[in-house]
Parts: sequence; C-alpha cells; structure tokens
Amino acid sequence: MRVILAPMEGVADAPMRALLTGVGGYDLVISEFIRVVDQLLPEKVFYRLCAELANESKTLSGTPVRLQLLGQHPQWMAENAIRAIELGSLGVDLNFGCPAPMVNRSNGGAAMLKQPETIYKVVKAVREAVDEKFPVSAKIRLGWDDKSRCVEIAQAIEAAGATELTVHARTKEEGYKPPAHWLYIQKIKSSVAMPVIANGEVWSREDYLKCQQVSQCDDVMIGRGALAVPNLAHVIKGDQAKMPWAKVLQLLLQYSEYEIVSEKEKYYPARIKQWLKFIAKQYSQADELFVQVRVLKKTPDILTLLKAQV
Ligand SMILES: Cc1cc2nc3c(=O)[nH]c(=O)nc-3n(C[C@H](O)[C@H](O)[C@H](O)COP(=O)(O)O)c2cc1C
Repeated sequence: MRVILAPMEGVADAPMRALLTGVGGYDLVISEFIRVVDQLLPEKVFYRLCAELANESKTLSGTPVRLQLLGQHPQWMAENAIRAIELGSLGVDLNFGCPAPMVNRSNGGAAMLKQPETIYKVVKAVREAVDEKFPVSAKIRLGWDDKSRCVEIAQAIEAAGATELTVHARTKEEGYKPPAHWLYIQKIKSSVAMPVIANGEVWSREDYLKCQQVSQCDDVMIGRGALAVPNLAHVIKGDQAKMPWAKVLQLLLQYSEYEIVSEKEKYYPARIKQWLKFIAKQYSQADELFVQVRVLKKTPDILTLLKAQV
C-alpha cells in the first residue's frame, strides 16, 4: 500500500510538505498545481510552486515529489511537462478536478470532465513528450455534476497512456460535502488496468479500512486529513496512534518559525491560522487556540502565544 500526500493549493506548500513528510509515512507527494494556459512558463514559476526541484525533487526527509500541472491545451501542457522533467521533477501529475471558478471559466480543471476527449488529448500529448521512465499520472473527480461518465473518463486517461490515476470520489458539484462515493472508485478500478488511488474523506485508519474495502484500492491519497492529524500516514499504515496534542503544537511552532526565517511575514500568518482550522477538526484544544490566534496579525505574536502553550 502507498499513502500519498494530496496536492493542496495554498495549504500544502513546500514548508508544509517538508513538515508532514518529516513526520513520515508518506510514499509520494503531489505538488500544488501550476496553471498552464498558452505559454511555456518561466523556470521561476516551477521553483516557486515546487521548491523541492532544487533538492532532486524530494522533500528534506527524502520523500519524492511529483509536480502537478493544470491546463487544457495539449501542446502547452506537453511543453511545460518537458520543462518540469528537465528541472528534475520525478514525473508529472495532471489535474482534471480543480473546482475554482476562474480555472473552470477558461475550461480548465473540473470543467474538462465534461470533455473526456480533451482530457485524452492532454494526457496523450504529455505522455508522448515525457520520457517513459517518468510516470505521467492524472487526478480526477467523478464528473462535473453527475457521475455517469466517470468510467469513460478513466478509460480515456488509460488509453492515452497514463501510468496511474487518482480518483477524488465526488463530482465538482458535490464540492467537499461528505460522503465521498468510494463505490465509484471501485467501478473505475474494475474497468481499467492501470493502478488506481482512492481519495476523499479519509480522516482515520477506520476510514481508510472502509475506503479500502469499498473501493478495492490499497493505495490512498490524503489531503485535509493529513493536515488535521499530522501523522495520519503512519496511523493509516497501522504503525502509530494519533499524534498527541503536545506534538502537534511543536509542529505548529516549527511551521511558524519557518515563516520568520523566510521573512514572509505578511503571507504566512494566514496559513498558520488556516492550518489550525484543519487541526481543530480533530483536536478540541486547537479550537480554543484558534479563537486567540485569529485576532493576531503578526507571526511573532502567534509564536509567543504558541510557545506559552507548550
Ligand atoms: C485547500 C485545498 C487545495 C487543493 N488544491 C488542489 C490542487 O492544487 N490540486 C489537486 O489536484 N487537488 C487539490 N485539492 C483537492 C485535494 O487534493 C483532494 O482531492 C481533496 O481535498 C479530497 O481529499 P481529502 O478528503 O483527503 O481532503 C485541494 C483541496 C483543498 C482542500
């Protein structure tokens, strides 16, 4: 079984990826998406969204990172995929599930689920452009507003030569509303030969076991659950209990300290607050802390408060 850390734009940034894979249990990480429209993007964009490229595409603790691209133009996706590989990415992942209105208005992300033939063309162009020794994977939702074409979409991705497929078991319209429809992952898995990775609403080992049973997939990708319980990968693998609150606090401190080092004062307080909100889903102590942290504007003040809790 593999546990993969999900791409989460604006949340699972490189410092967060370093922190979570440092806790361990992850076999692979997918980066936040890089939006491709109609040009070959400059190298700095790749480094900004996937800083691990400068470290042989691995997090500090050595977990491999695969860069994710999002776009609807086959040729530009192929050109940017080549650049990703040249810069050292260990493969390319293609995002066909993003629900952001800006992305969807220009026919990217989840909007592509309405056109399996365009998805096919994008995957094929990227697969043909990238040396076969590097994986080209895809990530989908079950559809735009209904699930009737999910098998067709997966089969198009396979026919185009994708190495593997992650299925977030909801339509775009379903957003993040529970439940995730794991049975549809099983329908997809039984219709294709490539490896399928299950994704959606796995917050505990119990969830994983249920998801595994229903989807028939051993491999799982975890997103919000990984933020809420920082050692969830180990918990899922059955080799650790849920991390105690004191340890979570230490990680919050570490993440906040990074910000001081990186001097991104204005930017990161929002990210610390955001992370704390996810943690509050699984730790009641985080709820109380969030009330105090939310009014603070500067990271040093947040740090002082966090240190006082330890
Ligand atoms: C804040 C946020 C940002 C996300 N950004 C991306 C992204 O950049 N690329 C992508 O393929 N999916 C993205 N997703 C979707 C997740 O990768 C994942 O499919 C989804 O959260 C369901 O998994 P979960 O229930 O384990 O969180 C994002 C999700 C969240 C909550």
